Amino acid sequence: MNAGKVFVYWLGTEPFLYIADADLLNKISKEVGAKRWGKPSVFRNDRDPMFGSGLVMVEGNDWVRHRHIVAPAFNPINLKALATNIVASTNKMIQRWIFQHNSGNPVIDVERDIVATAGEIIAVTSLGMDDHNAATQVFQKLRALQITLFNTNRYVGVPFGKYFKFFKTLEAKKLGKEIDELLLSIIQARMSNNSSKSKGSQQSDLLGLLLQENDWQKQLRDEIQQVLAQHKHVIDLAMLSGLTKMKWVMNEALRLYPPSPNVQRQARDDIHIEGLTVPKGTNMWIDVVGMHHDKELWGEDANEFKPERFMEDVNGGCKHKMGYLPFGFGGRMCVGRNLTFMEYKIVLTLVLSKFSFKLSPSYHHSPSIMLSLRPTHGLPLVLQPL
Ligand code: HEM
Repeated sequence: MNAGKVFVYWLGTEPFLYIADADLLNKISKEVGAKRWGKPSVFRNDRDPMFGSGLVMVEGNDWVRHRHIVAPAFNPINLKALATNIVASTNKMIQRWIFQHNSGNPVIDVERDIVATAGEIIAVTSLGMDDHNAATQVFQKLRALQITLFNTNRYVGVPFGKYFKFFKTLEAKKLGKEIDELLLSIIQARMSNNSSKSKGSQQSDLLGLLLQENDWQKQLRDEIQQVLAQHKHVIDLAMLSGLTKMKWVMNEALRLYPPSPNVQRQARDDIHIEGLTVPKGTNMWIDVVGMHHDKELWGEDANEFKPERFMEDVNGGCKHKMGYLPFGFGGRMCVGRNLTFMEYKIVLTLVLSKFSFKLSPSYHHSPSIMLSLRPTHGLPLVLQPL
């Protein structure tokens, strides 16, 4: 069934405007400034254990204040300092993989390990933790919380729905509390005063899947060797910015499998566009996956992995600038996007320098949306040390 690119649907008693039309989104975005956007109240309770009242969920003047505090943490000077920590955590992961390979098990669940390492990186960089086990514990709980929240989603908007999912809600709240307690004990141990839960890094784990489809793995390895040699084998921001093909590959992976598969907003006032009114309170479900695979925007090869789309155009040749939104849009665009690219590049540089890989026969292709888009059964790869 094709319902079109714009339609209204209901979750219980809550109206949602589905949007996969880049032009309409552009018009709406011009009407509503970042400070005037709402985040759907209907998700607020469900997502509270995960996001609390951090930057992702706040609105109005609170959002302006939070954003001013958080954004500077992601400036190039801070990122430069973080690069060293990311290289160290990734090298530790690679040592574990080599150990596992040498113990006769060459199949690694890359999804699980990369998520744990991304967690460790955030734990080390934002909380000063240097204990892999503690970081893993926090991120295992965050993953459990993600699955629990996903399971409760089906009752969103249903009056008294929270009573139907009473035990799941309790479970989510309990997990949220445990994570807070774990973080608090670490923070207290370090005498730090930063107590906000940060959104976990959502590397496109499915990138590994794409890289073994063709000769891109080899092309990237050649580029890495060349750029590393030019930079005396030091991995820093200057070296990473030379990895041009890697940037195309990352952009293309984010297009085909956007880790944030949709963006959700709510109208805090009536929105008027060309004689039409989107009434105050309307929730908006912006379908990023839909737009990223739209043949009218990308051409007939929309579903193919073609990193060269990004060779000459940062929007990958998309016919509309609002058709490519892996990090959202407008003033509320993701603050972590530069950190994400840096992490991706460091992990790929180190992994591709040490290993070649192919998909394990045990891989079962089943990407699913659990808040973020993930390979449901992990991503087992067979590694071959170079
Ligand atoms: C592949 C990785 C990531 C993707 C695809 C992603 C995607 C997104 C998207 C789609 C939004 C919503 C934007 C909107 O409403 O228009 C967002 C917001 C946000 N992201 Fe990310 N993100 C990623 C990584 C990160 C990381 C690593 C951090 C921080 C460590 C982060 C922190 C945030 C924050 C704080 C917001 C809220 C910004 C605001 O409302 O002002 N993200 N992200």
